[in-house]
Amino acid sequence: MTSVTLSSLKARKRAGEPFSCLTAYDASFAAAAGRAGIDVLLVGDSLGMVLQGHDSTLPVTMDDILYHTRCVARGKGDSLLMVDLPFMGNPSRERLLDNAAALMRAGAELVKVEGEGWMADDIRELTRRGVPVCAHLGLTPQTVHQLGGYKVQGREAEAASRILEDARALVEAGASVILLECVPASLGRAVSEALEVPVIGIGAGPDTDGQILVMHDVLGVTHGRTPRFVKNFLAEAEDIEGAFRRYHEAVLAREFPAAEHCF
Ligand SMILES: Nc1nc(=O)c2c([nH]1)NC[C@@H]1CN(c3ccc(C(=O)N[C@@H](CCC(=O)O)C(=O)O)cc3)CN21
Ligand SMILES: CC(C)C(=O)C(=O)O
Ligand SMILES: [Mg+2]
Repeated sequence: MTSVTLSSLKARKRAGEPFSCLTAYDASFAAAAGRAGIDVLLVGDSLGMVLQGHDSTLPVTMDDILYHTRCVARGKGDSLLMVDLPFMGNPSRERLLDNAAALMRAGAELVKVEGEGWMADDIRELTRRGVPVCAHLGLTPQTVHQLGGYKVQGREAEAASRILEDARALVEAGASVILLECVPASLGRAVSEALEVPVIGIGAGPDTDGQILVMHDVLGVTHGRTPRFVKNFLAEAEDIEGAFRRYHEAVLAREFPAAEHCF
């Protein structure tokens, strides 16, 4: 396998071939995911929940994310490395640029930011300075208290067209990738069809260009409530690397997500 890049993901989209993404937080799991063929690794701020035991991603700091990014960067093979900007990582333009620079120096190849259309200027500035950006729309866990829980977004026609318009505007501003979390499958499809850049989905239906899951969910070690969109792939594999491979193959074959994982 050769290195996964933004251009290879874009080519996969044009060819109609889906790609797989998985979170990783350390070198050994990142290496196993790479051997299993996973295309994109995310150092997610979900680490605040699955590693640290918080009930949201808000307590996660830049130092936490940088530590895990360095760990993953040392172990990863050919996968593309995406990293979350943590909650309030962009309180001003200057601090956003400093934080993005720190993530890139730690090994990030793509920085993911949560928000809505208002992020356009930030994304334009990051892109201009050589930081590729993934814009995370739909259910944005960093705003869970505003949203009133981890709920499906974009169910009403108006909310759905707002998400589609935000995605268009952020791509116009320079976003290289869009990630949609917890939206109806019809919206996942509409956004993917409307954009030339790759769209990654989690709980966004079967028609996004890529799929992502939290590693712990793929291995069936989620604590607390299990979201509808997750599947335990270890249950049908012999070992952890095998579970990652099953997940990767199910995404490429468009067998995952099935109807029961979608909204
Ligand atoms: N282990 C884990 N997996 C994740 O996917 C994940 C995290 N942690 N932490 C950060 C966020 C939080 N996420 C979540 C958590 C819960 C739901 C959830 O329970 N959603 C309901 C939607 C109900 C509705 O509005 O209809 C569901 O039934 O899936 C969704 C996303 C996704 N992310
Ligand atoms: C669930 C994914 C998309 C994420 O942002 C994370 O793991 O933090
Ligand atoms: Mg996240």
